[in-house]
Amino acid sequence: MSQTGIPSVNLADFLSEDPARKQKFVNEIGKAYEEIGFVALKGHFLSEELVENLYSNVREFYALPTETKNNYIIEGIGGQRGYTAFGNEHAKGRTVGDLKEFWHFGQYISAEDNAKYNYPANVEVKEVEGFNKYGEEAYKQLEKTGIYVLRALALFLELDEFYFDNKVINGNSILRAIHYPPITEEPKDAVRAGAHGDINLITLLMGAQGRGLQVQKHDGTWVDAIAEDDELVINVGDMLSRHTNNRLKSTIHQVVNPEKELWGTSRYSIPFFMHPVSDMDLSVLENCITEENPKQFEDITAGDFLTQRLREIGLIK
Ligand SMILES: O=C(O)CCC(=O)C(=O)O
Ligand SMILES: [Fe+2]
Repeated sequence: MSQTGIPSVNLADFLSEDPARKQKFVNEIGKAYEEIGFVALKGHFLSEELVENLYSNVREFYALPTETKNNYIIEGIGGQRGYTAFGNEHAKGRTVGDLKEFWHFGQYISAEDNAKYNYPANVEVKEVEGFNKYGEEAYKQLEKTGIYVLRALALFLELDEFYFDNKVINGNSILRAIHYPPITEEPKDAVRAGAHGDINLITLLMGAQGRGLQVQKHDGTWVDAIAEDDELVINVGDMLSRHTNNRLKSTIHQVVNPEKELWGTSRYSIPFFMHPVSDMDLSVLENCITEENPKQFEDITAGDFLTQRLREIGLIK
């Protein structure tokens, strides 16, 4: 166990040459995802230095004047790249906007490859020197970490180990740098992030060290998810839950407002939403349908599912 109610696993076990250690990782993460849908993971590919460098650049970006940040709003792409201003996104089923602003880094892909995928270009911040470079590097290291996690899950699901590889390589993943600014007036109904499930296959969160993130258990109670310095918090998103007929659980989570004495402090967090290519078929896997668990979800592609959800959270009008 990590510091909180979230099980801890170590990717070094999966990467080791010892088949028993590898299998131990597969069993541990599989069991955690069948139960709580979250793990804290050590042994990933992000160095402490990279995490610190990205966070300091992200803090510098959010300290820029609002007019400067607003120059990086890209209309017409549902906030998929660049800056999204405070209060624009709300959790599915809510109308009140979350108390956050965020930046999206997207897939880094050659122009040649992109002819096939047609992703919007990444947006370059001019005012903060290391912002683009560290964003790109973190994106790649998180993607690499996620590929191994999905290999372990493929084995757990008794699929080919590399089942997810060609679905997530060149996938539509997003690295989101979030700033929850200081709270200056009574927030009434608004929270930093309303209760939600993530849209994507898996989410890798770097820097969930401070309090704020909470995960809902089956009995409805909330537990704090606080990682140790060298841990990523990794959870199942709705796409993977659908594909596995809810055998792997996309667990509802939220970011609560701090107590009043701490209203003056910001929260920063950087989740990596690992998405497949948009033509991935998310139809329920045959081997996840049983008599006790009949097929629960309609067939849909990842691209159509994403569009539907971006509408529901207010990013596509
Ligand atoms: O700020 C956090 O720690 C988590 C944010 C989150 O859950 C999300 O953006 O989906
Ligand atoms: Fe989330």
